[in-house]
Amino acid sequence: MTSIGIYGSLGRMGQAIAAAAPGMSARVAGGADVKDDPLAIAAAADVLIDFSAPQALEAHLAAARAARKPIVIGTTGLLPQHHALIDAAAREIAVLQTGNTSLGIGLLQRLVREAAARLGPDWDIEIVEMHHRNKADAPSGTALMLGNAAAAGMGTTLAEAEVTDRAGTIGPRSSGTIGLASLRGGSVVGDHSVVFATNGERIELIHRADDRAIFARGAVKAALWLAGKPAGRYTMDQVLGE
Ligand SMILES: NC(=O)c1ccc[n+]([C@@H]2O[C@H](COP(=O)([O-])OP(=O)(O)OC[C@H]3O[C@@H](n4cnc5c(N)ncnc54)[C@H](O)[C@@H]3O)[C@@H](O)[C@H]2O)c1
Ligand SMILES: O=C(O)C1=N[C@H](C(=O)O)CCC1
Repeated sequence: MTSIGIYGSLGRMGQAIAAAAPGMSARVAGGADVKDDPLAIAAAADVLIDFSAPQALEAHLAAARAARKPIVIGTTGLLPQHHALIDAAAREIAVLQTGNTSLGIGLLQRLVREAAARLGPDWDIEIVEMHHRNKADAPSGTALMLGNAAAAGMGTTLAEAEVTDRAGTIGPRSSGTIGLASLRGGSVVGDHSVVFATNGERIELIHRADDRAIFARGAVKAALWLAGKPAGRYTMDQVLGE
């Protein structure tokens, strides 16, 4: 049975992963949180799952590399320097990084890309996300993934599509941009809406997460899939495609 080591083990997602693993034929070897040595669990587990904080990523990747263990990264709020660290690690070990491990968001990404490609430039694209009051980062990792999917459908990249943070925005909208708006409140597990609007009509594609178990099961599925894979950077789409 594959054994899993959890970084961020005391957090909401760390606990959800520990609860989900036994039902998926995975054994939890243990976890590490902010006060623990990341190397100990890296040595003990077959595969690692990180749902902690961006500032912890460097140490967790270093431990995974030192122990030569694959790692699934679900932590969001990552900056370009974090992606550079992931790319460097992926030359030595298998790494899968994603802002959302749920099945539903995997499908929504495909639908958004297809809609953006078919609808064309007369349709404005706005992405709205809402999460619980304790979420540290904005926009959510998922909103950025959905923005990337829309931009890919438009034949461009998210950076080139000129992302506009709608918070506090007033005045007319520029065409060709993708708007991102973030709401925070209560215990909302994770809602994402992608709105395609043109003159006289609009389409809304919506995903609502009611339970962190959906992310936890996806993370364990990704970890089981990644265990034994050669060095490289893998995607959730590859996991869900099989
Ligand atoms: N990819 C997904 O599907 C998905 C789903 C939910 C949450 N997330 C992301 O996962 C992360 C964790 O979310 P959460 O709701 O569990 O947050 P949380 O705050 O409940 O848990 C984070 C845990 O990480 C620990 N931590 C912080 N710094 C650390 C360090 N240096 N070393 C080890 N542990 C450290 C904290 O002490 C805490 O226990 C966030 O970035 C969140 O956005 C991703
Ligand atoms: O609770 C969180 O934090 C979540 N983070 C991910 C994101 O940033 O998209 C996924 C949804 C829940």
